[in-house]
Amino acid sequence: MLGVIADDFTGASDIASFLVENGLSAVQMNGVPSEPLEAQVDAIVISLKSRSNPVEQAIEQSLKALHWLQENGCNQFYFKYCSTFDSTEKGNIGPVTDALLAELNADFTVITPALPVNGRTIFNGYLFVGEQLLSESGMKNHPITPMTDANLMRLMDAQAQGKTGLVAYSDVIKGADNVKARFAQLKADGYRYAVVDAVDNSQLAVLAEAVADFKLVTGGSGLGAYMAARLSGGKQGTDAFVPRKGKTVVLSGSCSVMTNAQVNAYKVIAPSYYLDVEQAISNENYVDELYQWVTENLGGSLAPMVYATVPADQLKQIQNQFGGDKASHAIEQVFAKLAEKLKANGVTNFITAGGETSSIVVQQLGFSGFHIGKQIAPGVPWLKAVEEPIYLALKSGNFGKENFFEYAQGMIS
Ligand SMILES: Nc1ncnc2c1ncn2[C@@H]1O[C@H](COP(=O)(O)OP(=O)(O)OP(=O)(O)O)[C@@H](O)[C@H]1O
Ligand SMILES: O=C(O)[C@@H](O)C(=O)CO
Repeated sequence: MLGVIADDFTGASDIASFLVENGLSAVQMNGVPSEPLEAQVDAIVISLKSRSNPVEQAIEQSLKALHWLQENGCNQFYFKYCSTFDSTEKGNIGPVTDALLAELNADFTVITPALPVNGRTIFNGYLFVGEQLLSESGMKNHPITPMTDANLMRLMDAQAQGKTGLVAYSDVIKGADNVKARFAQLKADGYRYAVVDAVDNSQLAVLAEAVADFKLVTGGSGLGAYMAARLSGGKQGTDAFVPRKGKTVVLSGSCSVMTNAQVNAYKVIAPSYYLDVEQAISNENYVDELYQWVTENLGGSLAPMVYATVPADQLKQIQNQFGGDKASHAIEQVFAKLAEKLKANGVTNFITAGGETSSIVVQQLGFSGFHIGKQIAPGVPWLKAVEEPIYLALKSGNFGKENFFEYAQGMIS
C-alpha cells in the first residue's frame, strides 16, 4: 500500500486525484489521524500544512505521518511537495526528505517535481514552468517561498544534508534499467538524491518503473500518477462524483499569476469582494461584515467570491507596509473564520484558491478526511468530506484555466 505525505492540502488533493484517476482507491486524511483507518484502500494521502512551518515542526509532523501510515499497512512512501519546489534555503523539502530517509533506513531517493500536464518539466536538472525557468516565472514573486533559482541540484544541496546528482534526459530515455544503473552509480559516488529529467510523461513512466523498489520517493504529483498506473495495472478510475447543488462560495487567497487571471475573469461575471489586509489586521468585526456580504449574494447563478488576490507589485507594497507574515496570517485567519461561519449557516460547496489558504480553511472546518471526486482541472478534484455532504475544491495557486471558478460550478448537479 502506498502512503503519501503531502506538505499542503491542495498538494494532497492534487496527488490523490491522480492516484484515483489511475485506478487506485485512495482517501485523503486531513492531518495525522488519531485512530486507525477503517476503510480498505490502495493508497492513503495525509495532508499536512508543513511547507512553510519551522523546519523542526515540519520534520516532526512528517515523521508522525510516516509512523501512522506504517501502522496502517503502508510499505512504500511518497513525500509530495510542490511542482514548483516551493521551499527556502532552510527547507522544508531537504530536511524532511533526510528525516524520512533516516527513519526508513534508506540511503537514496529521487527528486521529481515534474508535472508535464501542468507545464512543470525538468531538463538538465533545471525546473521549468511552461516555457520559463522557475526563477523567471511568477514564482519569483511568491509571497512565502519566492523561487529565485531553477537548478534543482543547487536548491536541494542548499537545504539537505546529502549531495544531489542528476539523471539526465539522455539517460532516462534509454529506459528503466539504465536509470537504475545511473542510480547505482550516483550512490557509489556518494550522492543521496537524484534529480531526474522529465520533459514529458514518457520519462515519468520510465521513472515509475525504476523506483518501484524504493522505500521513499519524493516529488510532485506527476510521478505519483505513473506509480499508481503501474500499481493498478493500468486501470482507470471509475466512480468519480460531483457535488450536489447547494450554497456555494469562492475564497481566493492565492496571489499566483494564474489565480490573478482567474479572479479577474470571474469578477466580470459574478459578485466579488476584496478582502482588505488593513481591515483583516485591525477590524475585529471584519469576518462578520464579509459574512453579511456573502449571504446577501448567495442567491445568484454564480457564487460570490471573496478574494485577497493581488498582482505581484501590489503584494510587495502590502508586505512592505504590514510585514509579509503579519499580512498572510491575518488574511488566512479571516478566510478560516469566514469559512467556518458560512458552513455553520448552510454553505455546502467551497472553492478555495491557494495552498496555504485552502489548508487553513480545511483545518478550521475540521473534517477528518475527504473522498476524492471528479477532476475539475488536472490536479484539482472535487472532494467530499468524510463526515457530511460538504464539497470542496482546493485549487493550487497556478492550476486550472482562466475560467476555473465558473467551470467548477458548472460541474455541480
Ligand atoms: N493581498 C495580500 N497581501 C498580502 N498577502 C496576501 C494577500 N493575498 C494573499 N496573501 C497571502 O499569500 C499567501 C498565498 O499563499 P497560498 O499558498 O494560499 O497561495 P499560492 O502560494 O498561490 O498557492 P500554492 O501554494 O497552491 O501554489 C497566503 O498566506 C495569503 O494569506
Ligand atoms: O504540486 C503542485 O503544484 C501543487 O499540488 C501544490 O503543491 C501547490 O500548493
